[in-house]
Amino acid sequence: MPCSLRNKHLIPTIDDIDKYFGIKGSKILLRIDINSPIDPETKDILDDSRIRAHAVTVRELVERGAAVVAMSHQGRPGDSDFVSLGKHAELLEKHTGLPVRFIDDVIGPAAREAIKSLQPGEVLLLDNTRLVSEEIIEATPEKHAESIFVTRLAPLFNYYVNDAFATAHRSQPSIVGFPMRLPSAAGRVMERELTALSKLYNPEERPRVFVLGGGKVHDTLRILEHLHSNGAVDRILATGLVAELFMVAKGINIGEANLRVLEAKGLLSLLPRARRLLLRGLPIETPVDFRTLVDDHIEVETIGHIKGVIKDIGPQTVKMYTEIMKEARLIVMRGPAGVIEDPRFREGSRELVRAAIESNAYVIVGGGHLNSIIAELGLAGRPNLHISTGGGALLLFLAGEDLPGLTALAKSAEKFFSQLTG
Ligand SMILES: Nc1ncnc2c1ncn2[C@@H]1O[C@H](COP(=O)(O)OP(=O)(O)O)[C@@H](O)[C@H]1O
Ligand SMILES: O=C(OP(=O)(O)O)[C@H](O)COP(=O)(O)O
Repeated sequence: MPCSLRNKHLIPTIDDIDKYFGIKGSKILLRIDINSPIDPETKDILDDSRIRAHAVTVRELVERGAAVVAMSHQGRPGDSDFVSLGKHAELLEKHTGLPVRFIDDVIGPAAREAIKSLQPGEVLLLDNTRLVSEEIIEATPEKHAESIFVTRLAPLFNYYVNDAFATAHRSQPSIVGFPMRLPSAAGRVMERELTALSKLYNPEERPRVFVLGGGKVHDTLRILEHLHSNGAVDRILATGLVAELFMVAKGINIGEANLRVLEAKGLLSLLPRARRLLLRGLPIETPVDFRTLVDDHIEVETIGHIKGVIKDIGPQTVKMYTEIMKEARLIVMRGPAGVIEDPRFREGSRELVRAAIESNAYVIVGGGHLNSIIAELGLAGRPNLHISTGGGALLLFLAGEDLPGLTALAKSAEKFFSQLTG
């Protein structure tokens, strides 16, 4: 069954490729997103959850008789996490239980020879796609279909499968170029994401409550602008640094120490945008109390009396947010409520995650930090919970934005899957 993209476009799945063209004996180019946190000193992979997730798709394609060539980016050129994928290959081998050959090349003669000689049942991982300079350029699918990256590799394959939901918001050759040249489909991780997220477009799934915290305040503000102007959210429960910014924008005194934190992070310049959103009626709740650090002592301080440095939300806020979540049909969470790297400040995030999962709502959680809380609480298998591999892509999708990677798959379907699209 193809997955439906906002009831408008159909995106073929692996089953469709198998049914209409046949996978056995084919060669498949598989775009995954195994971009992982990397230790800046040792260059070790700190979290392999994305590798584990994509291993399922790799194994299934191999079991269906394909030769699988996987590719992914890792970091951005110039950053400390921009590394080669040798260690990723070892982990992919561990999680698939299959031998995975790695080649430190992407589109050169060595990579092309390795691809040509790959046999059905075998797996090859190419090196970091962002070693190819074209891969950091944002352009249309038609333009990227003419890139050297795509024109060199596409003729070596029968199909392209995109499993990289977490990169679907980038219009780069490895995401949007190949679908213009090859019959293409969504992989299992992508399919799972789209199926879960399509629930959001069910008009009955309201009220929708977004619990947004963490430290990526620039990103979150942009997402809030989309969410609000598209009418995609009924209530926002702010935590983390996002909450602190909106409290200042509302004129609430958060104390000198916390203003300094916002200033040091360059967040005070976002105040006019936050105020504009408030003026336009953004339905956002902010905390009423916090766990703070005052001279190395943990205190619970209520607003109007904050002297310490804010580290987590307080118990009254947890209570208030829990009551609101009880009314929700859909809850989306991203970013922790506090500085959860310190175990003394995990309580707020733990309580909110627990309350969301125990509510009557369907819960979608994105971003690494809250996922670590879910793992710690042993809640990962709950039937009303979807743990997304995406961060920015997830929130932009939920904000109603078209993601280039998905649009390219839908366009490809029109070109190559007339059986599905009519
Ligand atoms: N009140 C706060 N003050 C400072 N940092 C905070 C606060 N609340 C959360 N954070 C920080 O936010 C970071 C995680 O945010 P983010 O990267 O946006 O989440 P995710 O990785 O889940 O997408 C953590 O490092 C955490 O310490
Ligand atoms: O980790 C990713 O994004 P995320 O941090 O928003 O989840 C994706 O791999 C995209 O990476 P990019 O933001 O360098 O294009």
